[in-house]
Amino acid sequence: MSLTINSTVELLNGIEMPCLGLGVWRAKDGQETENAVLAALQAGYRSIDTASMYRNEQGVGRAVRASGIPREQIFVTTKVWNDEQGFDNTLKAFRNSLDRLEMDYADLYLVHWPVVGKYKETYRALEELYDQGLVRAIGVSNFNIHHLEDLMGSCRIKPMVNQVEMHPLLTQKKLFAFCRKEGIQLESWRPLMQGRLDLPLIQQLAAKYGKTSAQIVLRWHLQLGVVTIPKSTQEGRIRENADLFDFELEPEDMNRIDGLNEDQRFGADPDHIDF
Ligand SMILES: NC(=O)C1=CN([C@@H]2O[C@H](COP(=O)(O)OP(=O)(O)OC[C@H]3O[C@@H](n4cnc5c(N)ncnc54)[C@H](OP(=O)(O)O)[C@@H]3O)[C@@H](O)[C@H]2O)C=CC1
Ligand SMILES: O=C1CO[C@H](CO)[C@@H](O)[C@@H]1O
Repeated sequence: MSLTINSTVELLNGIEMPCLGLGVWRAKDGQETENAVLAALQAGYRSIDTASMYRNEQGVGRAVRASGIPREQIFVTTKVWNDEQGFDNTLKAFRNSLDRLEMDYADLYLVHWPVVGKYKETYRALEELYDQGLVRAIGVSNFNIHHLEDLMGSCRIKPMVNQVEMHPLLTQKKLFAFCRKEGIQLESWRPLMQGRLDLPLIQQLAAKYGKTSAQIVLRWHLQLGVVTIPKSTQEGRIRENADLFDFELEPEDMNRIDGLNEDQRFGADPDHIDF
C-alpha cells in the first residue's frame, strides 16, 4: 500500500481530502494553536480539524496565513456546534466561523452532533452553503447508522464525510461497512485514545516495526482507508504522528489490532448526548 504524507481520498463530489490532519481540540486559541498548526504545516500536514466549539478558529486561520502555503493547498474543516443548530442559526454560525478563520470558504463543514429534532434543518443549511460555494464539501459527525438513514431519507446532497470516535478499542465495524457502502468517507476522532497507548499488542507491534505505539495505531487507521486527525500541541509529537510512511503493517497485524475492539468509548455516545 503506497501511502505518503500527500495521500488523499476522493469524496463523493470528487474533491480530494488529505488522509492525515491535525486535530486541535483543547489547543488554546492564540499562540498554542498557532504554533501547533504552523508546526504541522511545516511537517507536511495539509489538513486541520477545528470547530466553533473549540474556540480556536482564529489561531488556525492565523497559522494558515503565516505558513505562506497557498490557502487552496490546505484543507480546513470546521463544525457547527449543538447550540447553533437550526437552519438560520447554522447560516449565522458558519458566517461567524469564517470571520474567525478570516477565510472566504471552508473545505469541509460538519454537523458536530446529531441533535434530535434539529440536525435535518441544520444539514439543509449546509446544503445551502455548499450551493453557494462557501464550503467545498459537507458532512456530519457522530452519526450512527440510524441517523444517517434518517438524514439520507430527506437530504438533497449525501453527506460526504462522517467523523466519529474510532480507535483500536472502538473499531466501528458496522458503521464503517455502512459508510463504505454509501460512499461516505469515515474520519476518526480520538484516534490515539487520547494517548492511552499502553495496550500490550500495540507495544509489541511498536517493537516489531521499530515505530512508536502512536505510529502503529495511526498507520492502522490509514491502512483501513480511514481519514484521521490526531491532536498534539507538542512539535515532536506532531512530527512523530506524521512519520507513518516508511513502513507497512502486515495483514495479520491489521487483523490483530482489529481484534482489540471492546466497543469502548472515551467520548460521548451519539445516542445519549446530553450537551
Ligand atoms: N467530532 C467530534 O465530536 C470530535 C472531534 N475530535 C477531533 O479529533 C481530534 C483528535 O482527537 P482527541 O480527542 O484530541 O484525541 P487524540 O486521540 O488525538 O489524542 C490527543 C492526546 O494524545 C496526546 N498525544 C498526541 N500524540 C501523542 C503521541 N505521539 N504519543 C503520546 N501521546 C500523544 C496529546 O497530548 P499533547 O497535545 O500534549 O501531545 C493529547 O493529550 C481532536 O483534536 C478534534 O480535532 C475529537 C473529539 C470529538
Ligand atoms: O469535538 C469534540 C471534542 O471532544 C469533546 C469531548 O469528547 C467532544 O464532546 C466534542 O464533540
